[in-house]
Amino acid sequence: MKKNISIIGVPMDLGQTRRGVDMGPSAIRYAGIVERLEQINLEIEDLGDIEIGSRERTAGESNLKNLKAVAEASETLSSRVDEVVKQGKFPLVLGGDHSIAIGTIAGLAKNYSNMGVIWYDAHGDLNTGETSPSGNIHGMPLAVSLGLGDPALTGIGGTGTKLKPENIVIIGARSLDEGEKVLIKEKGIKVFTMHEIDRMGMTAVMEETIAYLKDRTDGVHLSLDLDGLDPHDAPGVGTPVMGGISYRESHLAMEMLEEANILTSAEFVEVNPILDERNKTASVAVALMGSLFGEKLL
Ligand SMILES: NC(=[NH2+])NCCC[C@H](N)C(=O)O
Ligand SMILES: [Mn+2]
Ligand SMILES: [Mn+2]
Repeated sequence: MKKNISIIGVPMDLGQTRRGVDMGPSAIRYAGIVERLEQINLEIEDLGDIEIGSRERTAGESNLKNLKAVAEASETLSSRVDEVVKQGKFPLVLGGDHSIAIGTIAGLAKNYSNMGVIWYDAHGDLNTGETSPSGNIHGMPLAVSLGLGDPALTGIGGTGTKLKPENIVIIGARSLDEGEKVLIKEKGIKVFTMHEIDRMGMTAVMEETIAYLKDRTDGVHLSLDLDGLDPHDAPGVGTPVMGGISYRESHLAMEMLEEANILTSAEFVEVNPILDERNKTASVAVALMGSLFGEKLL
């Protein structure tokens, strides 16, 4: 893992309809992310937040909410991430709702032709305009990265698919829409649902994930949606689903990723301080990032 980290804040809330997730980057900074990572002997710079357009008051031509503003911000983020990677630094993107992964992955794809992605999430985020029950773009980023969905989104960072389905591992899934299930089967996407996590334990899940991605990819991105965790541990999220991954299992997962030294970028998304309890979810995010970057108790 590269030890030069650049933080990019993305105060985006347009990929869904609940307010407050645009304050996620502030909440994570307030919970002490920079200070925490400075303790672990890392070079860390905070590039601040990228600019996000305003909520679209009239519905556009498609059923995708705030499509234009999301597309514009994604393009900006894609360039910013690309610059950071080209400087030899590790991009750490703070959301914001999960629609920001469209821009993050598009920027990474300019540098990795065979990128792996670990999608740590209660959801698949594999909807398109046709299958989405909500029209919320935060339920679509993984499909977009596979080249599926509205061209205004799939064309971000240039045309062409950004990700191969066989290079994706979803961990923590427990809420999938019908169209997402079809896509997972059709594309052969590797998924560890909560069933497998319960059955195998997080240790085996991470061992398999790491072994699977290690040889086949030229870089691995972690896209961690805080709703992958159980709402008891991470209450400040817009689309909580019961029966999630625990705080402890998540720590273990982060430590195993750090040991394996396979990550080349990461993003932490869906922290919504308005829905949170005393900034608990932002603090959980910071603690997990500590483990991910090598924090040790002794
Ligand atoms: N990033 C998220 N929290 N996504 C939740 C998506 C929920 C649902 N599958 C939808 O498409 O609307
Ligand atoms: Mn989710
Ligand atoms: Mn998500």
